[in-house]
Amino acid sequence: MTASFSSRPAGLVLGLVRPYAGVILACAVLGALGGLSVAGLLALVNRGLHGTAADGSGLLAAFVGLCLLTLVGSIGSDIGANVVGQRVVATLRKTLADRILAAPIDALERYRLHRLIPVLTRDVDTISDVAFALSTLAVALTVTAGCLAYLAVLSPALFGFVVLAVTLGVCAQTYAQMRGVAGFVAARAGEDRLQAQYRAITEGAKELRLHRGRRHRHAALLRDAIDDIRDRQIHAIVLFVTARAFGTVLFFAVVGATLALRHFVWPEMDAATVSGFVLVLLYMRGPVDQVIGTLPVMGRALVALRRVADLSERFATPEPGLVPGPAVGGVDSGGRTIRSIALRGATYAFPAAEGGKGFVLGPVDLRVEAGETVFVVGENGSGKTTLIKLLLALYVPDSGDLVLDGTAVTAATRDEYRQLFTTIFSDYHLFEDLAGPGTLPEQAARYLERLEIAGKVGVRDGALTTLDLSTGQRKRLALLNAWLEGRPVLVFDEWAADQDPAFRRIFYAELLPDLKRLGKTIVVISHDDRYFDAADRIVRIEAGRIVADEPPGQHAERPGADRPSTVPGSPRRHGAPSPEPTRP
Ligand SMILES: Nc1ncnc2c1ncn2[C@@H]1O[C@H](COP(=O)(O)OP(=O)(O)OP(=O)(O)O)[C@@H](O)[C@H]1O
Repeated sequence: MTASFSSRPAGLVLGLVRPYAGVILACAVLGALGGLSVAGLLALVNRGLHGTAADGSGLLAAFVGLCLLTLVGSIGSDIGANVVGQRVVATLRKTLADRILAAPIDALERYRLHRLIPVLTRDVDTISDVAFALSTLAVALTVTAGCLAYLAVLSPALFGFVVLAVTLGVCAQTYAQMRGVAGFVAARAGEDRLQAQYRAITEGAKELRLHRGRRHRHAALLRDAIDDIRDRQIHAIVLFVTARAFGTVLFFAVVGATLALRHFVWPEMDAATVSGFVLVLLYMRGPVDQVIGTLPVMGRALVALRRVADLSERFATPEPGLVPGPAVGGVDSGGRTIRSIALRGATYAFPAAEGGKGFVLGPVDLRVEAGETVFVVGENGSGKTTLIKLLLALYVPDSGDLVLDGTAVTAATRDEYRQLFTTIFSDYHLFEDLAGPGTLPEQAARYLERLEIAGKVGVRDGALTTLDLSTGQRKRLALLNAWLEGRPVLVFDEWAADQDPAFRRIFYAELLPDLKRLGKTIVVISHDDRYFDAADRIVRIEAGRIVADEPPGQHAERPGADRPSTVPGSPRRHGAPSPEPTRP
């Protein structure tokens, strides 16, 4: 079950617990029952201490009855609160996952992975900790309330005195809570910095080995982040611990003051009232201590809730038209045919980074006919991938249209349109599970052999047997999807960049023509000018604009266009490889 909830922390909590209002009410009633039963037990103990033997059997029956009620009340409210807590956390996890799955790609790209993962793991776990603490808190609160009620019945005068002390304690706790939470907020911001540094030292491990200066700088940044978190956490905990100790001392101060008042102010007060008062006060210390003990957990949870609320707000607007839930029949577009896809006057702008200039693609007009092989070429950062993302409907044009078979792709048809493509991005994620039927068609098996990975990986139960392959081998494996998915349009973003010269040749000179013969429409981002003649058309992009769209022969004649170099080691515009060997 997923929920729609408000993005503010209070609204978030309310939205999450609303479906469980009935259970929560039942927990509260059971908790109150348990609390009052404990207060009743304490009263009985006090009566037993001061009563006569004649009270014996009645007292025993009441004692057993109250023990049973305490048991039922505590267990019931405890289990109920835990169940609600765990369900709420599960709902939160599912809702966040759904929002991420439905978020526009550019919104996800902007949020950044090093910020996203800690929210999904750490912050949600922190909230989950509260789910466990919540039941303890609920029982402790109700027992405290029951004890206070008994104190009020026992002696209104002394109860007034206790209320004064409780008010003082609550003020101290509130102050600690406010300052402590501020410390937790700062510590949590430090954790984002720490996460970024962890990514730097793991993903950049090789580079850091090779650059001592940078390694030392990152080690220092990492230590600074760790020390900062440590100091802020310690500062916050010192506040909480001090407030907690203050609360404990306050109890004994109230007990001492009660005894003094009885001695000097109310000498007529009977011994049973005073001993009952002291007994309950001393008993109350346990549950009150539990309540105070959960405050730091609550403080951390509040900070985590703000983060989760922020994440949920950023991804609150799902992409319209995404088919929700598990796959339904008819969405996959294997076997479908197209006539053409086109961008008409399309533009897309990235917002400018701090202190930098934004990038604008377009307006671009590009039409790809069914069965064509189109190469998109251009210098680094010229906008090739952005153009492809527009063509794949991953980015929505700020202006202009994406058109399939003469009809504009709209929000309602976008998800379906995307199912026409099999794409291998330069930062391709290889999923272990296979798309399609889960068995390799004969032709794909032949290419596994041809690409020399047949002996390294197999397919079992619809999944690849291993992903422990080199970068180039993983990319080759990704090619399998071209056959398995059977979709009409294939897009390769610098697929061949990780391949050795022989496989590059296989890709351009054998694979692409084979796929073309199968009727596939193919778009390839490429810097391999040696193989430009494998294309029907070369589209050149410069600074976000299409500056040429022509057959490879004409392209080679253009001044400034990439031309195959025949001299090994001679300067080439895109660092294309030296002449390549062919494999038998
Ligand atoms: N997520 C982003 N946020 C902001 N700007 C971006 C983002 N992604 C790309 N850009 C900018 O858009 C421009 C085009 O990027 P794009 O990835 O399309 O280039 P490219 O031609 O594919 O480059 P390369 O050959 O290096 O892969 C770049 O100059 C980059 O600064």
